[in-house]
Amino acid sequence: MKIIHGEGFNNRERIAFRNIIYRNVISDIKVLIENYYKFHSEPLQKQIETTIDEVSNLDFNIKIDKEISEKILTIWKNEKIQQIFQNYEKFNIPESSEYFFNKISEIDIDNYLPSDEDILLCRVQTTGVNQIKFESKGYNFTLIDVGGQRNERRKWINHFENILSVLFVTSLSEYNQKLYEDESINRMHESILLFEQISNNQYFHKSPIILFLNKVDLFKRKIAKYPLTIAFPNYTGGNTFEEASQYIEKKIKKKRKKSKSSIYCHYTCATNTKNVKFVFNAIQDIILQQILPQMGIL
Ligand SMILES: Nc1nc2c(ncn2[C@@H]2O[C@H](COP(=O)(O)OP(=O)(O)OP(=O)(O)O)[C@@H](O)[C@H]2O)c(=O)[nH]1
Ligand SMILES: [Mg+2]
Repeated sequence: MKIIHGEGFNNRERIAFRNIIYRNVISDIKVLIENYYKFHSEPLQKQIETTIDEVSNLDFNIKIDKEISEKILTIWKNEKIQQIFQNYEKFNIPESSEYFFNKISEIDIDNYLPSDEDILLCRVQTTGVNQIKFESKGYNFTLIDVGGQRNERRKWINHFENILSVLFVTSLSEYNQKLYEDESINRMHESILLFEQISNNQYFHKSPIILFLNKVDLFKRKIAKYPLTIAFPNYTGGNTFEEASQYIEKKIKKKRKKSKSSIYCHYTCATNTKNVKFVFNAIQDIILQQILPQMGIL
């Protein structure tokens, strides 16, 4: 929202993101190492054992300089670590880690300032509730962003009153992933259940819901490799983007009981600013031309 409706990020904010990116990279390389040793008792490679020890002991809050980046890169390029990364879904390793490892030689320079793309791809879990106010087409909007993880959801209820529309963002590409909070639960099953609860909640009886099926880019790549039956054993359609995404869309939408207000669905790639701009314009049009008049507000 800051990129498409605000004044963008200033240098102070970019520096704050730089520290988050350092932390992300250090955490991701440690998770890769830990997962390697969970499944293998033999050393990764004798010559790099010292490097592994050093990286494993790195503090999360340090700056990544040339010396550290070279160590991280040696481990990242290791064939066995690459094999662990190929199964990143299994180990809850964020997909964006690859992007940062591959550009680590830009991150380790003294005056590195994250680009908009870096900021969009870095990971900051939402805790609490963030309100984002912006003005568009002559109207003032307030967007309330809540955290999706289980322990965050009890905070949502305080913000259910006076909501014009619910924006429900879910990932298409999570069908072969397990919850971070509970590794026995498929993420997509959890999201569908959550959609059922939210969309039928008494507070949103009359609220239209805008459903974002996000991470289209990752889903397109993934569906060619992993069949949708991983999440839905009864699925008999093809493993193409069109068929599989339509199936997921229908499966989610039908959870909202009939006679409730509409569901508007958008396929998105949240890291693509152009796509987000386009979708947000479409949503504002829906809100202004359909939702407000239906509610008797315009
Ligand atoms: N490739 C790709 N990555 C995405 C997309 N949308 C989000 N991400 C990445 O997914 C990660 C998590 O994104 P967030 O926006 O923090 O997710 P969230 O749903 O707000 O998570 P919580 O705050 O915990 O509820 C980040 O690293 C993002 O860059 C997308 O469409 N494509
Ligand atoms: Mg968030």
